[in-house]
Amino acid sequence: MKHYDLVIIGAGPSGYAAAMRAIDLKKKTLLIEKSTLGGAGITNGALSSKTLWELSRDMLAFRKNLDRYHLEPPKAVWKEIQVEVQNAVQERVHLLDSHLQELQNNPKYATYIDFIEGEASIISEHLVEIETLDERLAFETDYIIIATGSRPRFLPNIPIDEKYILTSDGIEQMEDFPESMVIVGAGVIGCEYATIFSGFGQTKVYLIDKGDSILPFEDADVVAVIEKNLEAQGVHIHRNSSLSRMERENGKVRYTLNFSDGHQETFEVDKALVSVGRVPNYEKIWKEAVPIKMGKRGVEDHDTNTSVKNIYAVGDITADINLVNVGELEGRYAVEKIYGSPKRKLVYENISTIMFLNPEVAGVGYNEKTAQAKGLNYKVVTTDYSTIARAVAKRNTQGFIKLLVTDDDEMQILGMRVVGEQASAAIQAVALLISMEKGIEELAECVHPHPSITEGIQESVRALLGKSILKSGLLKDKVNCYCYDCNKKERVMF
Ligand SMILES: Cc1cc2nc3c(=O)[nH]c(=O)nc-3n(C[C@H](O)[C@H](O)[C@H](O)COP(=O)(O)OP(=O)(O)OC[C@H]3O[C@@H](n4cnc5c(N)ncnc54)[C@H](O)[C@@H]3O)c2cc1C
Ligand SMILES: NC(=O)c1ccc[n+]([C@@H]2O[C@H](COP(=O)([O-])OP(=O)(O)OC[C@H]3O[C@@H](n4cnc5c(N)ncnc54)[C@H](O)[C@@H]3O)[C@@H](O)[C@H]2O)c1
Repeated sequence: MKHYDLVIIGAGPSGYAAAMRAIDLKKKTLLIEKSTLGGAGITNGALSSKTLWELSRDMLAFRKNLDRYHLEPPKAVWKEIQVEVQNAVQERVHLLDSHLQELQNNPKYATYIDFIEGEASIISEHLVEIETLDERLAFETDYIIIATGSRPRFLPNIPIDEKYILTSDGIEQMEDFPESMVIVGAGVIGCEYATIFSGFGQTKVYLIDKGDSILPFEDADVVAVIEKNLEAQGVHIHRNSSLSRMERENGKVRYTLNFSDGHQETFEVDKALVSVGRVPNYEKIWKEAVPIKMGKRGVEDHDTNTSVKNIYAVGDITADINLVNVGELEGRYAVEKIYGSPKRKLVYENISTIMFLNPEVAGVGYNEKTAQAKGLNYKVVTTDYSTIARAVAKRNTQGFIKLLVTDDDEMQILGMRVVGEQASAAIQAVALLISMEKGIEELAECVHPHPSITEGIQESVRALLGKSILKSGLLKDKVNCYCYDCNKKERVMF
């Protein structure tokens, strides 16, 4: 029986990254994928939804520009949008596919990588079986990395058929823009699709929110901007509502909501999207004899180690953050851990994220909610986009920068949120400083290009240090600094 150093199950972002790191270390590696290379990082996930978001954003901007010149906007055609999304997906899958083939044909790498299309399962600690289209294969291995990802969570009694009642796995296969759509779950996926469909301007979107605000993990000031824009685009948010029934009836979707004030109402729409979180793909991956422990939200791992010594788990299958960059980080880390000791610890504090909303929201580290939950005292500066020359030039000053630092002389950076145009471009310098456990002096003194959004970050830092150009608290809601005392639960402006 053929023997490998390492078998990796799943070629999404985490599995693929792990395989590439194993090649660097000259380990004989087998990568197995049962469906499409790139997993949810490409198909029905990150890349496809971001392509939709970009197209929707272009359409929104186009409509606004035409409006400026009193011209009638054209209608977006779903089939054309769909083709563009498929092109993006195929380009990316093709890139990975060609890359794998090149590796397998190149004498420098060929010894170290094999790729098999098929469904893998772990029979015992050192034995993996694969069912391909026409045969069943078995391989021995020293180590295994499970990178089988996640899938949409279903709700009991909601009959998802991926035609009328959809998840993110079915939404891109729709035949046309629906005239109306309800989205169940106002988290990241729900809010991104609400932004996308309201941006195209052909779908009346309803968003079901269990609580009194969407994106329940974000600070209220961030949420306020996003909610305002969604509503301005015609999105109706059903606040404090719980879904009691949803069913398909005469080609429509009928749903009934119970509101927290006691009343109940029934609505009818063309389509529904259920986006209430994801569940790990763990069923059938290992046999009962393999004692891998599962937690409520995924494989219980300790820095990528599972409860079985030679088996590791990375990416969405584990119970932490579900993101492409986190999956890749864990995949690479697991390989380095198996074959030595990684140079850096696996830390999640400096993970940067972007939520593709209107406007985009970039984040890294703590926000006020998470800092308060941790019992931290902190200082905050908020700087409005209207103080940033680049935003003024763009004629879009909606948004702000919010930076949190420790409430001591060092002012170590705890986290940042940027809501507004080019937010994503502004976040990385701060992510680096967090990972280096640095204070804010470095940012204050580094010269930023002009006009740029990052100048706003520099001014924010300078405000905390008491040396900004626009002084804190003088212009209402422009630049404000405050301390938060977790014991007293109070803010003090400075
Ligand atoms: C709509 C949507 C939008 C998203 N947007 C973003 C975003 O903007 N930014 C971001 O960072 N993240 C985003 N994410 C999250 C991101 O896609 C995931 O966190 C990431 O893809 C997880 O990578 P993974 O490799 O762990 O799992 P996956 O990408 O799920 O890949 C797992 C792979 O394993 C394969 N597999 C499963 N079982 C087996 C088996 N038995 N044998 C062989 N192969 C198997 C699957 O076919 C799949 O290809 C988004 C997700 C969704 C659904
Ligand atoms: N831009 C990005 O980085 C990006 C984009 C999309 C997805 N993702 C990843 O994918 C993951 C999954 O996204 P998601 O939006 O499905 O999950 P989520 O955890 O972000 O949001 C789920 C939402 O559904 C709500 N909910 C749960 N049960 C409900 C019910 N019965 N009725 C109504 N609402 C209910 C929750 O309160 C929550 O707001 C995210 O955690 C994220 O890591 C990231």
